[in-house]
Amino acid sequence: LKDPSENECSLLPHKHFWITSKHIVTPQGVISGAVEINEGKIVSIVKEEERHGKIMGDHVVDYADAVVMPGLVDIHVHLDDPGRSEWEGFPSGTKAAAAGGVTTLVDMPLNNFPSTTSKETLKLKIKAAEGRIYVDVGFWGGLVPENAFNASALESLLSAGALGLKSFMCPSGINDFPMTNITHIKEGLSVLAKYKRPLLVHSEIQLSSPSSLQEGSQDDPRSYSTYLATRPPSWEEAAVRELLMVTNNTRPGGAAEGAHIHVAHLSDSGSTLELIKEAKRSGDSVSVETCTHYLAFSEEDIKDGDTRFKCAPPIRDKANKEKLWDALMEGHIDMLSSDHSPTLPDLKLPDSGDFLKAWGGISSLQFDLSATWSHAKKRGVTMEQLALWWSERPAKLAGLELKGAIAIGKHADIVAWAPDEEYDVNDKFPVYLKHPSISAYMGMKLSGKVLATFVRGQLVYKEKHAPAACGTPILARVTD
Ligand SMILES: NC(=O)NC(NC(N)=O)C(=O)[O-]
Ligand SMILES: [Zn+2]
Ligand SMILES: [Zn+2]
Repeated sequence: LKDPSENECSLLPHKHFWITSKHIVTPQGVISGAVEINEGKIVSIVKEEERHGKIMGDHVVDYADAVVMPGLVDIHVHLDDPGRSEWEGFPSGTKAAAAGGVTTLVDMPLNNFPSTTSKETLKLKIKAAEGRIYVDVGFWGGLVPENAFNASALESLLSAGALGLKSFMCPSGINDFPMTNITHIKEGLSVLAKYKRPLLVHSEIQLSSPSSLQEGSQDDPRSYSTYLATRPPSWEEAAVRELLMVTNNTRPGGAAEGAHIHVAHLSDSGSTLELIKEAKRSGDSVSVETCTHYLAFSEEDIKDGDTRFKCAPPIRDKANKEKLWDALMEGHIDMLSSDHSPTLPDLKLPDSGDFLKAWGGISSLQFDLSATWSHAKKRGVTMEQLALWWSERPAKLAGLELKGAIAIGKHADIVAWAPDEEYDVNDKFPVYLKHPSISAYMGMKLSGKVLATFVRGQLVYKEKHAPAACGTPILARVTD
């Protein structure tokens, strides 16, 4: 299983050390000072004015003007390992994550083979990850028609450590991961309620077969707008409307109290978002994520045949993008994720550039932080907001109590980065993803350079080097 190029993780020479910076992002605000780390955990946080003499003689890593922030927790990543590791794989994907400031990712249950829909297939995942990951990796299990009515199978999957479940309300693009209907979802929720873990839902329902997909259509398949017309916002709206008929059970005293629904990768900032806002107001246990690509790109930017940008739900127009930003800033969208879903470059059909036939999924994992920041900085986004969207809230959704913040007692999962440094993503820039050419950010200039990444106090990335595969599989613990 091992990549010959991989380095074993050996603990840092210093089990006890300090990280200092003028901009340390904590839940109480940005401070100038020092973070004390011992055996992988944060043991104290000291403000500059209080620290004189305190850390003398100890090992200190000083990041001066650079920002020291909690590592990103990317809860929506497809690493396709085992079974389709030629698409991405644990070593390449997690090395790219480390280089991008991501310290924990949660792997989706599909695109790998077999899909992660049982205790046995989760074990295969864990085995494939062990010793080969640069950052910590948790796993979502799959809710599919085959296991939805089998409560004991779902319980085994959750007891074996799946952090929650994921299901699709439309075809997933992968044969062994069929879509669920609302009855399956309801069954899944009743099991999840016992474990107090979330259900993540790809919320699109196929309403009709668009004209461009029909025999004899004259629409140009190389044009992005042809693809966009095949997945209108009404597909997202219909799915969320149906979902919300069962989420009212999650209210206090409801049949599925303790369960939680998370709407994956929202693209429609119109009526779908309004439905989610209304459900939150009425007390449903619902959250929603959007992805960097919906905030970075719009329909108008996508060139004919550039299928790197094909994903589902699709990237919509500029006005939609602006409204997504507003919803994020106003707190209606809870968090961000990459939905990194790469494939073999050939399956993106670079020769024909056919948007209707190419693989749907965007490759972006290494650029979570820089891509977000490149667009966020002109909107006055603060470091605290970035930490909330990319670390604190996703960690909470996944039940990762030791992750998501620079706070005493948490894992020392930390990214040091330079917000003002720009860089070009090109052939000369080290992209660790298995297929750099299909990355959505290839050829672009980004702001915000990652200088170093620590996972549980161990250095997993530093200036063009990914020194060691120090990640561990993270499994949910059964609490009662
Ligand atoms: N099979 C997939 O990876 N699908 C993914 N594809 C996208 N987003 O285009 C997804 O999460 O829906
Ligand atoms: Zn999806
Ligand atoms: Zn996905």
